[in-house]
Amino acid sequence: MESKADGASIRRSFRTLRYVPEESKDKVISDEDVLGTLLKVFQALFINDFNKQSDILTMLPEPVKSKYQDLLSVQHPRVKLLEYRHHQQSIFKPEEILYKTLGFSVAQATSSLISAGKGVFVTKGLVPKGAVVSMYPGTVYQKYEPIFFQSIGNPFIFRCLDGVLIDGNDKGISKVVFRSCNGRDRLGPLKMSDSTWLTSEFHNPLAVGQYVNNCSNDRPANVCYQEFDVPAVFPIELKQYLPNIAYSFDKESPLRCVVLVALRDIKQGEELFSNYYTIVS
Ligand SMILES: C[S@@+](CC[C@H](N)C(=O)[O-])C[C@H]1O[C@@H](n2cnc3c(N)ncnc32)[C@H](O)[C@@H]1O
Repeated sequence: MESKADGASIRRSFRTLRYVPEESKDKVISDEDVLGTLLKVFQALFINDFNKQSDILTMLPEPVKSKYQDLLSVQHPRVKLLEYRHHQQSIFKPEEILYKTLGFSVAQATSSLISAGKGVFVTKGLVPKGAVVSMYPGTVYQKYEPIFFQSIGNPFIFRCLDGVLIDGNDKGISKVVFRSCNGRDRLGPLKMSDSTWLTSEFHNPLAVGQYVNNCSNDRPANVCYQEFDVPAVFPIELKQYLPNIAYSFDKESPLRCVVLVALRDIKQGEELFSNYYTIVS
């Protein structure tokens, strides 16, 4: 169950910090549903990228290559993977892939709120209640890791229930730190996360959640945050679309991600609003 924090705490600051009791564990949708959505979108993006770069295939490790060979042979029985690009002429933009897989697309644009800067809108289609509508990108810091300089004047720090922090700022030192961690964690040709949310050429069209504005009395929240730890079974070749990366490399711990889930059906043209101070109990 959710309730809004008192008005005083909302007025205190607009920083993305949620005051929630430590014992709160509620999730609006199951982890399986979050995983299912991410796999569906990322797999579609991956296949679309085949069409853009045929050489990506030759660079992939053998088990990954044969897995997609099988997948594409099922969809296109007479087409071998290396020939797939020539048979499948259509190349889509990431937002079109999102629309084709989930039935909606989202994007940043000037907020409908005066002086609130940018916001996030449903640009096409309908977001059904309970759908994963975007992701909160950024560097993931454990409680004990240094974030002092990155946090100065930074309204994009998201606090998870267990004190883990996600820095979703796409500028300045935050951007440098994310890029540096991204370079560090590459596995040969395979990237372990997506840094394109730091540019205007997004590879993952869901990675705009840090631009969602705070709700108010006349703009009630239509999305909420939900934490998601990426499971060990997550396909290695799809990690390149994850817009989060751990500040310290640790291959034992799961990567923390945060998704935004629709609290009601959201129509085309509507702006997304979350509650920065959600209390889940
Ligand atoms: C996490 S950022 C959201 C993206 C921001 N609108 C931007 O363009 O960078 C949080 C900042 O957005 C602005 N903001 C968010 N919700 C707002 C609201 N309801 N009214 C006015 N400004 C808001 C505040 O400046 C806040 O510090």
